[in-house]
Amino acid sequence: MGENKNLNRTFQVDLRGVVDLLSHHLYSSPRVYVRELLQNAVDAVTARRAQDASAPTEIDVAVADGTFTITDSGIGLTEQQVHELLATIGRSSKRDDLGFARHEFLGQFGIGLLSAFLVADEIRVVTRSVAGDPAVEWVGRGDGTYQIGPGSRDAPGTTVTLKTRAGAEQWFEVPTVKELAALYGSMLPFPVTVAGQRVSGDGTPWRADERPSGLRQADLVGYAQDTFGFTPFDVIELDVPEAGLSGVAYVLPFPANPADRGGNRVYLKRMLLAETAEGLLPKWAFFARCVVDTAELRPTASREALYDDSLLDATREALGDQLRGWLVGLARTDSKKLARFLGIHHLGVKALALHDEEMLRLVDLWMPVETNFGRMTLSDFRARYGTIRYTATTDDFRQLAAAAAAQDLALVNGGYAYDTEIIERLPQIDPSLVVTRLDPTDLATTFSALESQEELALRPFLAAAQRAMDPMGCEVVLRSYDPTSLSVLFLIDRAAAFQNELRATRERVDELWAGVLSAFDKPTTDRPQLVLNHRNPLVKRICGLTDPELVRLAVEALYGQALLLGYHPIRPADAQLLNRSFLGLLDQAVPTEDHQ
Ligand SMILES: Nc1ncnc2c1ncn2[C@@H]1O[C@H](COP(=O)(O)OP(=O)(O)OP(=O)(O)O)[C@@H](O)[C@H]1O
Repeated sequence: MGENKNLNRTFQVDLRGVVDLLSHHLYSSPRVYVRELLQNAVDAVTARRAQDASAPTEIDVAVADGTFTITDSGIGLTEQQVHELLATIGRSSKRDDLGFARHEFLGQFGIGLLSAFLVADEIRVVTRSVAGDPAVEWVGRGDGTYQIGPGSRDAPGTTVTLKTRAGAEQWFEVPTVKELAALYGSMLPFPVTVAGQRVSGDGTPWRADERPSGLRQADLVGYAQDTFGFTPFDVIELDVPEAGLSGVAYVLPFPANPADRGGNRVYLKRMLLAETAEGLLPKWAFFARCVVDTAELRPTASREALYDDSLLDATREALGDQLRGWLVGLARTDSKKLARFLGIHHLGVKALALHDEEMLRLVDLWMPVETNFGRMTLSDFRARYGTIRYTATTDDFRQLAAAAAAQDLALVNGGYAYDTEIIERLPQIDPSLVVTRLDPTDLATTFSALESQEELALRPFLAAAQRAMDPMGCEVVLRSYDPTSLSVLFLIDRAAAFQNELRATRERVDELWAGVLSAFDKPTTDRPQLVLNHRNPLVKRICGLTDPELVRLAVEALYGQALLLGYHPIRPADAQLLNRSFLGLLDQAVPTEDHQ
């Protein structure tokens, strides 16, 4: 009895539980049964061809009346192998003595056949080994039992037959099976037929052959049109020998959303792994969609994604280099095409330039930016004006462009996506380069003050104007600057802008929040400035006003105009003030009845 206690026992496997696990947690759809059976047939043919290079390579699929049959002229199995391989879950003939997947085969895990139970209750296999043993028939059932007996078959090879389970009929329709076999197997090296129609055997569309290169290129474009539904902007051939990878990257002819990971079409040893596999290209390469075949990258157990390992990392890097090489080559040889590419994919390229010096150079040389002297590339800009002066927002740019131009100050609008970051990175490629951010208040320091005599004379006006603006929390300044057509500027630096917004919010929220917000309210010396241009004829006339009420109305109107010109937010208090000043000025302008 004591001996019995230590007896080695064998695990019992509840097949129904395993099938349930596969169907609900491993495979995304029952359709994978076509792939798994096709894959077994291909592996069997491959194994036979390894022994006899002249062996037939037929793989035929037939579907009729709810029955699916796949026949191969492969290596077949002896009775002993049937027990060992078909009836033992997790056992595979496709691993070497150390348990590693063998290079020439698609399968490796020893579970693929079970996927047939996703659509059928019974798997019938008739097989005859090339070893010459008699044919065997094996019937495996979803409840975990199987039967084995003599089979009838003359030539070596295997036939697997499935009868549809109630509810799975859709997976046994001829068009569906044909579509699935073509989807997974179109690039297989052997001819596969479904209902007598060939769905594979032509290899990869990018294989090197004797055809003239133009024809090959046209075929590759045709493949993109058929498979992805677009005519590519360009076609880049890919080759990563370490991963046994070859293929093509299609440059999208339309802008792609950087956040949208379209995924790439990946074949593993010529069998489709996924139409939208992730992780193959670097994140920045969203302007390209690839189709590749790889012999070395590994699948996850579901065979629906790439296994994330160091080889995948290295492959991603190598593919990134090849895409980058294409871009840099374009810059050297075809600047018009590059300009068109940048027109479509500027966002992607700019995102790339933040991490990659070569891309940064490309952006510097080729990407036009908005400046107050017209559109030009950053490299042209610095060749002409030296220092790169830029605004961080488009609003700042709009506010300052004209005034800066009038003072010969060249200014780049850094407000578009990534532009500010790119400009700030430029010294990395040219250490002598100076980049400075222009804040609106910096501009005021370049304006000339009035002559002291004149200033003295205008003090009463300035004091009245300041009183009018005190409730708005802004400081009135009188300067002379160009262009003379510009009457007024509202200048606000970043700290003051924040404080202003804080105050505006506090006016709108309830007491509790107002208390919380006031904790952030630091007294700031940098009040926004309302800078009147004394060179402007209208402002000059306003400076001559003596009636304090009229001064107030005019200054309020200038303040409102400055806010609108500079795209500043209009707070409720501003709107009220604008209204009051407009009506006040109207009242002054329209004669009253008494005077008529
Ligand atoms: N058509 C076939 N001809 C010859 N042998 C086959 C055939 N189908 C299956 N086998 C044998 O049965 C074994 C188990 O097949 P199964 O599909 O479960 O796993 P696998 O192909 O080895 O690996 P994977 O789970 O990765 O597909 C195979 O390793 C192979 O030896």
